[in-house]
Amino acid sequence: MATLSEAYRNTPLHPHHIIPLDFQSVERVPESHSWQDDSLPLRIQSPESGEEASLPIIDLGDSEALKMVGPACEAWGMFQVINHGISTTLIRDVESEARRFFSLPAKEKMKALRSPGGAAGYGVARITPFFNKFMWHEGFTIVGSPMDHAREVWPHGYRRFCEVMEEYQKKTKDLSERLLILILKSLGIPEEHIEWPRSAAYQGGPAPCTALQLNSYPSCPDPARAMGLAQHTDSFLLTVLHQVSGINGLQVLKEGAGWVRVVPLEGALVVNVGDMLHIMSNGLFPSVLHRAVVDKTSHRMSMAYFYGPPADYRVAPIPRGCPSQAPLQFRPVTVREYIEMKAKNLDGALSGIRVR
Ligand SMILES: C=C1C[C@]23C[C@@]1(O)CC[C@H]2[C@@]12CCC[C@@](C)(C(=O)O1)[C@H]2[C@@H]3C(=O)O
Ligand SMILES: O=C(O)CCC(=O)C(=O)O
Ligand SMILES: [Fe+2]
Repeated sequence: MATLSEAYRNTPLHPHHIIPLDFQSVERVPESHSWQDDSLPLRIQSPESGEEASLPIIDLGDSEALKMVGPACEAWGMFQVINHGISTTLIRDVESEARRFFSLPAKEKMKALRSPGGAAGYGVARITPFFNKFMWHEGFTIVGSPMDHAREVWPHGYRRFCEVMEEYQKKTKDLSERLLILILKSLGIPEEHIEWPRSAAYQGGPAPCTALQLNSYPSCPDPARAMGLAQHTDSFLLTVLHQVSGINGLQVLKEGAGWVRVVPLEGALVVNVGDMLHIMSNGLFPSVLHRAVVDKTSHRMSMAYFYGPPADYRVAPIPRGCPSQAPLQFRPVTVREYIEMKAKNLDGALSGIRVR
């Protein structure tokens, strides 16, 4: 049976030959990166101040958190969490190690280039082949330990990078499992019926699929013509995202409001619903389209942790035993099969498994 990384390899989604632009050496936005002629409305539609809708903020230390999570997932497919238990020091360390990597000359970063068929390493965003322009973005994907790539880059200085990234993944995995349990409870699934992710978290069950993606959006001479990360939904169950403070960039598409800015809130993490939670909630919690725009003077970074079920897990709408429950909208699909479908058809994967 194909492994998850083979599922990726057998798809057209392997732009390993496409290397990020050397952003440090360009003075203007090249034609290849100019989204000007594209039909996408690049700029935000919300007002600069005043009426702009804003993402729900959930305090995980508050006993009301459970009550707030369902409505936030339903209305936004995204929310911010505070009191999440991940220390500011660890987050600062992740930022500074990511900055240490992205500030290297292009030639040095290339030593960590994603290999053909590999999921991890330095490169352009995986969604790149679905758009006819390139993004103002470079990424470093970490699956487990980043040791092999980090050692190529810093033969004598890789340890700190690895320690920090591994520690952050551990803490974010625990947080993702806590969040998922909360979300499943909010769907009305009694705690004792939640076998997974509990079994994964506590009983050494099959490992969940996870990845940490370090995103870098260099400052851009003409941000109105460039796109940081084009609109997409995340594939797994949920994503926990940290955006460095003080620099706007993330936007979410909200029905009736257009693109809404997700202003970084000091100490908060952004959580977003991925396609697999969309399926499990039978469409009640939508995986939302989001994107990142770039800034003229600031180099922006974000760190996205993707959390999904084990590769062989069959993702399906969870019957909630409620007589008025809507008919099930999706057929079951394994994680591996879904990733394969999405890699071939970015926008059509969900509709591909829709049964009504
Ligand atoms: C685990 C993963 C989710 C991701 C594909 C990947 O293998 C590693 C990178 C992730 C990312 C980050 C940018 C947006 C995104 C859609 C992409 O192209 O690569 C996500 C992928 C995803 O959620 O499918
Ligand atoms: O940089 C951001 O704020 C968004 C990143 C993102 O959407 C992703 O990595 O999937
Ligand atoms: Fe995303």
